[in-house]
Amino acid sequence: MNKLSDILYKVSIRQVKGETAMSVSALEIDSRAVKPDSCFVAIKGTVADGHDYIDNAVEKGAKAIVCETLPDKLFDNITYVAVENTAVALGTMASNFYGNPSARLKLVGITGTNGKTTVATMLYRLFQSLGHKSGLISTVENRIDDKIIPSTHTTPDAIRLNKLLADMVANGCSFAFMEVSSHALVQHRVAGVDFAGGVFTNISHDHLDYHKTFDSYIEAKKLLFDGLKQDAFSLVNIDDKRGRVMVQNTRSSVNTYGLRQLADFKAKMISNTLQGMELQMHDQHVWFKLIGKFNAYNLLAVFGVAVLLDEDPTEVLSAMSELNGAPGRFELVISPKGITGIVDYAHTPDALENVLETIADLRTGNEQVITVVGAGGNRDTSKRPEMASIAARFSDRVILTSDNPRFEDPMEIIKDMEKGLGPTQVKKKVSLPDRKEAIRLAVNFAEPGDIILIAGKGHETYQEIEGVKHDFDDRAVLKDMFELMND
Ligand SMILES: CC(=O)N[C@H]1[C@@H](OP(=O)(O)OP(=O)(O)OC[C@H]2O[C@@H](n3ccc(=O)[nH]c3=O)[C@H](O)[C@@H]2O)O[C@H](CO)[C@@H](O)[C@@H]1O[C@H](C)C(=O)N[C@@H](C)C(=O)N[C@H](CCC(=O)O)C(=O)O
Ligand SMILES: Nc1ncnc2c1ncn2[C@@H]1O[C@H](COP(=O)(O)OP(=O)(O)OP(=O)(O)O)[C@@H](O)[C@H]1O
Ligand SMILES: N[C@H](CCC[C@H](N)C(=O)O)C(=O)O
Ligand SMILES: [Mg+2]
Repeated sequence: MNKLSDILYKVSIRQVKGETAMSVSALEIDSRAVKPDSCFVAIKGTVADGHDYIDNAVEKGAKAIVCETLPDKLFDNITYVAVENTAVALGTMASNFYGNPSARLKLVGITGTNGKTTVATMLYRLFQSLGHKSGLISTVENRIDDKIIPSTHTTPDAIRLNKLLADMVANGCSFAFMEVSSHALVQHRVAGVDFAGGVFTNISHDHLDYHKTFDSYIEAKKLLFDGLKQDAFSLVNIDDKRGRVMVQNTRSSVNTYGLRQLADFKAKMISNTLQGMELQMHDQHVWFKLIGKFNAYNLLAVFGVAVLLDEDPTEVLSAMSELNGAPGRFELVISPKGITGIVDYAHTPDALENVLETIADLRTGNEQVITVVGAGGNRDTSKRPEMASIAARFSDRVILTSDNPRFEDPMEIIKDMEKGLGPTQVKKKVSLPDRKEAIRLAVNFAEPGDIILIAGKGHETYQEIEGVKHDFDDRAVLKDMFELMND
């Protein structure tokens, strides 16, 4: 139980009706999940308005309501608190409710279109390996020390976020690394969070269905840096055109990283192969297990953060050379016969092009590149022909298949993809909606030395068809097919 007046500490309040000295059992933003004696915070969302559910929350036992406008009908035994912006207030309230956990460990937030999961995951693993108990909040999974907590969002809402951080503190974590999505920034999911540092990886066109314009997407990412305190650090990729913009209005101490421009943390690519890469970093030559130039940026970001958190640079580099990338991001599955399988989460045209360009850089030219790719159902349809066209441009053979069809007909999605193929490209394409069969076919096509890219689902361990999530893991299926082929 927590006293409502304590939870409201530092919240700018416009009006109160009722008693704030009472205790509440929990905070909740979804009326359907309200438990007796809790405090319901009404949030204006993208689909619904929480204010329409205040009475439902009261019926389910809420004792306190935080809202932007008081309802017409007020119940006597309920406390109503009006604030300017409930989403912002929720951040402060959740932080108070859980004992300001973000201030009790060193929390680093990572934003950017690509690389958030990779950088956050590597930082978590690095700090664990350096002997610091750490936490992770990411698209793939959340972690409290070694314990895995399934993730539903890249960045959870303020209540779930502060609860996770509080559990980290309770378990003795002194560091935490989290992805901060642009959705989360706009929706104030990280309002009131005390970051020790913020990282900007890069920005490219994505999520415009939500942010509408590229400028407002940039503004969303910038919010992370605008909100940093004076004693925090920011670390931005200076090779990205928007790197400087991100830190234009920040009070934090600004640091940069890059391969091309003059930067505080810089690296030089010595060799770049399908087995890993060698970089010159901090005047040392270091071998890393990660693949692709974009990962040189991710590695630099990880190194920069560790140094800014006062770790010893040489010790950091030695630990980093042992690290693998994040699950399902350019994850290799090598067949006994020497076929290279790559499973990657690329599910946008941009990401797919990125991954295929990386493969094109690393291949010798004598092998075939076979790409298996689909597009998610009930999502942006304009990416479908583009993804097929990119796959065909960079591959010798393309197998169009299903991703998560959700509530759409898989064959219709594939037909949308096929529209992106020119007459010569069509010749290297096979359409096969059953993803398992598509992977089997790719393996049958492949000769030793060839490269198979399975794109779109990365770390996902399910395939969602008509609302049902069936077990499915690209990495496991590929391994099985490789083994079958070896018999
Ligand atoms: C578009 C979007 O971001 N939606 C998020 C948003 O929901 P919303 O604004 O649509 O909520 P709403 O349905 O309009 O409802 C408004 C309020 O009324 C409440 N309500 C609603 C109905 C009811 O009966 N009772 C009730 O109290 C809701 O609980 C909510 O508080 O706020 C919710 C609570 O924080 C999120 O769970 C939800 O994420 C949805 C599920 C989602 O799919 N989000 C994705 C797009 C997302 O957030 N992605 C990013 C980035 C991913 C990436 O980088 O690829 C992420 O951080 O995961
Ligand atoms: N620094 C980078 N620059 C460009 N592409 C990258 C970078 N890091 C990873 N990628 C590629 O982009 C995709 C997404 O990588 P990752 O999951 O690390 O990013 P993310 O920002 O967490 O993405 P999401 O918003 O989908 O969770 C992967 O397919 C990976 O191959
Ligand atoms: N955050 C993204 C992930 C897409 C992953 C892809 N496998 C798909 O299902 O489309 C979304 O939900 O749109
Ligand atoms: Mg992510």
